[in-house]
Amino acid sequence: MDLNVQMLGTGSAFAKANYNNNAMITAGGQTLLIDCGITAPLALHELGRTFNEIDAVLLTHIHADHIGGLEEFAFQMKFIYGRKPRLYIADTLVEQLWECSLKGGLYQDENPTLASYFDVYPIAEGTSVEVLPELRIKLLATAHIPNKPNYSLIINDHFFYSGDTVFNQDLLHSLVQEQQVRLIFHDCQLHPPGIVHACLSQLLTLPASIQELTYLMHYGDDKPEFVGRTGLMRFIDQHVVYHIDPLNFTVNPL
Ligand SMILES: O=c1ccn([C@@H]2O[C@@H]3COP(=O)(O)O[C@H]3[C@H]2O)c(=O)[nH]1
Ligand SMILES: [Zn+2]
Ligand SMILES: [Zn+2]
Repeated sequence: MDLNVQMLGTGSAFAKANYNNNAMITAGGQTLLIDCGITAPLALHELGRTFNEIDAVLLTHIHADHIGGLEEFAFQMKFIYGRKPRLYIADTLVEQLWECSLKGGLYQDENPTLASYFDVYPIAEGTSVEVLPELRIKLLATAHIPNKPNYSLIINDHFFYSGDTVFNQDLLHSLVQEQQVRLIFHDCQLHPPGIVHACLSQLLTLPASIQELTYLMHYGDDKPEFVGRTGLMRFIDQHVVYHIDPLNFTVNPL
């Protein structure tokens, strides 16, 4: 099974050198966006792609760098392309996404709801859902901001993709040692303290056996100064297409 990952952006929420940390995954001939932040429409455009090529979007949590591009996505799909993409979202986030974020822009005549723009698939935490052919994703609740639901992802059983999350050493150990995770994409704040994100100094305390599986994303603009200072962990670069080997989950630029 071919699984390719191309980050639309790898920047932190306020980064200006890189776009918002959103991923585009292709598998089984279809394309999924993981999160669709403010900069997603421009990033897609710069890659020569359109929203019409996106079959589905999955959200980790409600912050603008992860959902701020959804209004344009919804409007383009309805009024330009005339079809509904699939929206995979934790059941705990459905109402909040519509009532607190999207309704202001998307509400108009005919009393639209979230389902007027997307085929909505609410997901319960811990349930594995086939979001694309040959691509299963399980949501894992992870801590980001107190009282704010937030989810990290386990993709095809072996690939952990963090939603924004604080450092959780026990979780990372358990994923690798007990749950067969072989690849980790983790958000990384370059400077301490890591109050709502994992910061680099915390991630550097991980043993070599976990660091070598770990790629860093959601980083600040001074990332170039940190190249070579991340132990065995490597940075993921935006816009590069990475092929994920289906057997050993190694990552290679195409
Ligand atoms: O309690 C809070 C809430 C928010 N923030 C900042 O706002 C940003 C929102 O997007 P993000 O989750 O990628 O990163 C967050 C932080 O940079 C914070 O530092 N502390
Ligand atoms: Zn973020
Ligand atoms: Zn966030």
